[in-house]
Amino acid sequence: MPSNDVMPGGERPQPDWILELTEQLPGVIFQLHRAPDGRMHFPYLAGSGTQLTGIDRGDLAQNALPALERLAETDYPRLMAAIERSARWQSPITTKFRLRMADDRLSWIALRAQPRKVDTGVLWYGMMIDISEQMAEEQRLRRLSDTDDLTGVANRRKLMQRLDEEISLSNRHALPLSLMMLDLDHFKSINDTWGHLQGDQVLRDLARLCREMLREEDLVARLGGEEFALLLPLTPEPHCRQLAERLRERIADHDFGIGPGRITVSIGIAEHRIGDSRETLIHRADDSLYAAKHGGRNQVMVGS
Ligand SMILES: Nc1nc2c(ncn2[C@@H]2O[C@H](COP(=O)(O)OP(=O)(O)OP(=O)(O)O)[C@@H](O)[C@H]2O)c(=O)[nH]1
Repeated sequence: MPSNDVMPGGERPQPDWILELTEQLPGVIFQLHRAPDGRMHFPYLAGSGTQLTGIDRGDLAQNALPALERLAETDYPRLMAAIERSARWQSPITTKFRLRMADDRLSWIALRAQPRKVDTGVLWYGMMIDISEQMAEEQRLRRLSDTDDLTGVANRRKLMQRLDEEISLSNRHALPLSLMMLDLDHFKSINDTWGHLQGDQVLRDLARLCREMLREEDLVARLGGEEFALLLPLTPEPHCRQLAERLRERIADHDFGIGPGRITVSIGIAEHRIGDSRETLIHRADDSLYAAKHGGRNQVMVGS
């Protein structure tokens, strides 16, 4: 085995030199073959990444199934569809998926492959690389950009994004969707009396109380200042109103560190009407909130 890191200029690489090179690559290079009956196998696999799955290369040279069975459940149909598209249109595959490794952890793998029609079916030439660290970092940044610094709940940006998604679902499938706007009453006097730091703590506690009372699929967002929005998918207005009443009472009874009964909220509710825009829904919930404030605060109002 040659010990040189690079081939001396002009010299033709020897097969065992290439073998060592490919085995040292921090990933996997491969050929994937698919027969007309759909059966797949890896005629060629190399790179240090091949050891991470713990699957014998000899087995994969016969049948790709042991590797495909390691795919995360939701990624399997997606990868199969990408392979199908690539075979049909002779276009490259560029995708990523999660694969269970020998130590049972799921790794994110990026895959690039170029198909070629051969007499026996389709043959892809490709490479795979572990991108778990990049994915974790991406997720961390996304979470940061979606989160309100002070309270840890979603921020306005995230709310707008979820509103678009939920409104689109509601329009398409006629599903109920409700929006609550919640605003602390006389918060200025809380800050003035107890100080801004205590005011911040009230906002954090309030966000926690809201989260505790909602389901996993609901969204709590801070819109800024002392105003919050609660988005409730699959919830018709009467249910939303009951929930809002319970939330209002819980907040009024809670001791935010300044004695119970000191903090109250006003809540405005609107249920999405099929065809309404995001702005219309927000506007209607805001109008209800305005009515709750002007009706004397510490109350829930529902939009017409
Ligand atoms: N502690 C704290 N206070 C904030 C924050 N953001 C906004 N506020 C304060 O919230 C108060 C909002 O005052 P207003 O808009 O007059 O409303 P309010 O006093 O709650 O009165 P109503 O809403 O009409 O019941 C202001 O004193 C702001 O300084 C924050 O992040 N932390």
